[in-house]
Amino acid sequence: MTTELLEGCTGVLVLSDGTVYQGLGCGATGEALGEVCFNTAMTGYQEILTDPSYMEQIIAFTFPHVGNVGVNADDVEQLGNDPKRAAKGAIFRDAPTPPANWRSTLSFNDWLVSRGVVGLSGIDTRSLTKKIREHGMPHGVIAHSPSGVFDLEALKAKAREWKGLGGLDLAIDATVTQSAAYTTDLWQWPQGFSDGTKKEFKVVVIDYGVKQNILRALVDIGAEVQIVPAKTSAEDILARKPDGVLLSNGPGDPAATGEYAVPVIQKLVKSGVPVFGICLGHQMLGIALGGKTIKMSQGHHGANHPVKDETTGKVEIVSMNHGFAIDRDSLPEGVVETHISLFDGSNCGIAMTGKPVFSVQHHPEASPGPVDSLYLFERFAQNMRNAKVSA
Ligand SMILES: NC(=O)CC[C@H](N)C(=O)O
Repeated sequence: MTTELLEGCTGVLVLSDGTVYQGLGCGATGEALGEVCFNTAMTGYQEILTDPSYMEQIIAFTFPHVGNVGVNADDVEQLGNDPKRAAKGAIFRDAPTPPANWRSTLSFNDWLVSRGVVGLSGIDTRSLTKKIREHGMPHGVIAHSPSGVFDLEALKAKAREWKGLGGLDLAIDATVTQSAAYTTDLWQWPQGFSDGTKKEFKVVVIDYGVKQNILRALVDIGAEVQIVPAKTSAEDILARKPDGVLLSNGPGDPAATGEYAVPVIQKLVKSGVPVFGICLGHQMLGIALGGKTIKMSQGHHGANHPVKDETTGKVEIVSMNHGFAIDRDSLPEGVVETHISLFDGSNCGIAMTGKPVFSVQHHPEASPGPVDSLYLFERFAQNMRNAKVSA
């Protein structure tokens, strides 16, 4: 062990290439190891940090002032609020600011401490972002030590030795262990959350690490929602007589998750039940239909990404969080590309011709971000209505 005292520094980010950023620790003390990505959203830090899709990742926020609206019980995206099933660490330009908002019940920094999330502030997040854009998402460790004593060599070794997200199935750790009903509708001014009242469809959600706003958006279109664990069989799902099945978002490598998810999805597609996939669910639907996924270099993480719906020609501004993508060239006949990213041309949506089966890479449920893509839940509702009529 070769520890050293770094003057005026209580937090560091150490990357696998040996780069060291010195700053000030915030949130919990200790270490966090993971893939470092940047997120360009200007609001919604609590939703971002509680999105299970960020498991094993450290998020660098490009927006410099984070913490202004504190935290509250409503803006938690994960089911169950287990800190281990969400982002591992967070990096900020400025130290988390004190809360000034009527919805706040706790300061952002105290919340990070209570969840054991290690934070780092006071580093040049622009240079880190540029580095990620040029070289891809590195493996890194944040260490927060109020004494200012760090073992940089040991931290470099940890970052270098970590195997990364490729080939890692994390949905299995993020999923619920038992089926459950979900009844909460979308948040509305001024009453906040309330239970849904319309009951037009039965929707089974296969949970790979679902965000609650997906469930709420389903309740809002009139769905009675049943959440089932990731390894639930197609027979069990179909025995519930669903009008539609939603494949959720989630963490990790879709190819690794696909091993158990793909045969289930293939049977569901064959049964004719309408299917809607979001993010990890989109990637796994792609694999189930014969396509392949690739690891992206910098990925997409933000709430301001332009995506074009090729079926209508309209552009929507969307919420994004992914580091893998469907390789469009691998899509077989009978599967069309419906959406593309206007940032880098990558695939953002697919559909089967002549079947009520489609999926998108972005997050139509927003939370955080714009609600331009909520229409996709209506598209799913319409598919379920049509299937009911022809049944
Ligand atoms: N939000 C998600 O579902 C992310 C999917 C997958 N883990 C990825 O990073 O691409």
